[in-house]
Amino acid sequence: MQHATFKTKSINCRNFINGEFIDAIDGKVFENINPATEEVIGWVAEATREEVDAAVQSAKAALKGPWGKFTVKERSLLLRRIGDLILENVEELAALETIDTGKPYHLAIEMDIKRAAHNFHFFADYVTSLGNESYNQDNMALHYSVTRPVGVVAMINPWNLPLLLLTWKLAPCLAAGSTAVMKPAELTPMTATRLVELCQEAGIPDGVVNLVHGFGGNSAGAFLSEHPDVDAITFTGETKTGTTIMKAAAPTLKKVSFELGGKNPTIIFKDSDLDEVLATTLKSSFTNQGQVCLCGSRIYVERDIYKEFVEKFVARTKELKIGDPFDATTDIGSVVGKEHYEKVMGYIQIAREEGGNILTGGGRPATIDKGYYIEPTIITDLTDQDRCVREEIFGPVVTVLPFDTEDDVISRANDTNYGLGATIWTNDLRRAHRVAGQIESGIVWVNTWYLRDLRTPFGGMKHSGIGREGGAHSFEFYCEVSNVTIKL
Ligand SMILES: NC(=O)c1ccc[n+]([C@@H]2O[C@H](COP(=O)([O-])OP(=O)(O)OC[C@H]3O[C@@H](n4cnc5c(N)ncnc54)[C@H](O)[C@@H]3O)[C@@H](O)[C@H]2O)c1
Ligand SMILES: O=C/C=C/C=C(\O)C(=O)O
Repeated sequence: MQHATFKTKSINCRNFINGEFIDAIDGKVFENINPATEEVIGWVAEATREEVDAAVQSAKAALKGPWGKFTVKERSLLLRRIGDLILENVEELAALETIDTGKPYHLAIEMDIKRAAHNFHFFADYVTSLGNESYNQDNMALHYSVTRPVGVVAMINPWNLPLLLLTWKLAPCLAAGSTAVMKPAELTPMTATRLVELCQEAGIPDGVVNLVHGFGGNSAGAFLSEHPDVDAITFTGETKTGTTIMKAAAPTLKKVSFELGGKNPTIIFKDSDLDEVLATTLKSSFTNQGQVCLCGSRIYVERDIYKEFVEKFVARTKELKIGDPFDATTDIGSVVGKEHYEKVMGYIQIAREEGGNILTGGGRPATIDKGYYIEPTIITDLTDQDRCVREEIFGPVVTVLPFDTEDDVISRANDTNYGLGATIWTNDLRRAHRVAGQIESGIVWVNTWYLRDLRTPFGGMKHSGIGREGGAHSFEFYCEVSNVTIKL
């Protein structure tokens, strides 16, 4: 596999402002670490407040430059080219993503990088299909809508699906004619850095896409959130971070799009196909080491099949291979870093203290002494009030609980401040529709998991988010709409 040439590749990450990479001011850099080996792989320039301001001013100026005169067709062609360039560099980008995150390389290829290209290709097509509303009011007046770019968009991104989620924001932003200042998570700077090079190669005008590295509070994240010339903020990350960003953005009344945390229920009725359930539930529990906001970490199983499910689920989980992310047979890589490793291990200890029964996993693999690896862990015998059933752990840790009735499980599934995703397993068509309509989540899958159509509304309710991404929903955020009325 090509990745052998990229396996040891790493890139020092600089800020990209107004079409050029700039060196760190006063040598203000921080280390980038490979979580699977604990090795320092390079440095990252931390943007100063002045550099964040320069990036925002560049993005603002670009709106009035050549970019502001691009037609929809020209923007569409540019997006398609960027998507093509991502595919042409898929192995290098996947290697960088693997080195930054510890996820298996084959997962980075299929889940992260190919999807990043699809994000650009999808919006390259979708933007050309957009029309405008118009109404003839009793032959007295003609109304029609006019859209314009929302302006300068700050993109503050998480570390779990770095390029997937960054391009999920950047592609529609550019399709809409807006401009961007991107801030990747401090733990995963490399693919964002490589992306701006590809944008340059595709011919994007200077200032349209800018990149500032750094942290949250008192760093690039906060500087962007409070900047008066940022018109909109799209943020994906923890719920508590979302509230901080919202407070910072409030004084200048910025438009916000938030994709936040989740504690997603997987509900398994006894009439479901158990083999199909097990195959998919392994994925919805442990994909990307459980570091996917949509992972179903609360598994409710109808009591009649609870024992059989648990036995088979544990057996299959024990077969998952933990190890070198670049090994093609690896199922579970390392989690993203030391701090997150300690957070997840802390929750496993809490589960023990809450009286949980750890049926498999529960620690680091005995055979691996380097890297932030955690065994896929299944916990039973907890109650709905226990912290490991209520709080987002965001690691390879799931709790399994029995339920007796449909009303009981719906009530328990909804008993949370989160409302992001849910998966329901049943072959009863009426029950599938009935239960799906009562689950308080923005995304409900029936007999599947993480099956995505980018035209659909994507996002969470309650403390899992504000707004939706996908298809026309993305343009509602990255555009402003005016209604023009002509008296006839
Ligand atoms: N709903 C979704 O679609 C979705 C997708 C992926 C991840 N997530 C959530 O993200 C979390 C994991 O990602 P994470 O640990 O990177 O989240 P995080 O909130 O710690 O950080 C996300 C980003 O916010 C920045 N940030 C942190 N504090 C900030 C502040 N005060 N002001 C401005 N920016 C700040 C960080 O530097 C990073 O770039 C989990 O809760 C997961 O559920 C949600
Ligand atoms: O970790 C969260 C995953 C988010 C996925 C998407 O936003 C998507 O598939 O569009």
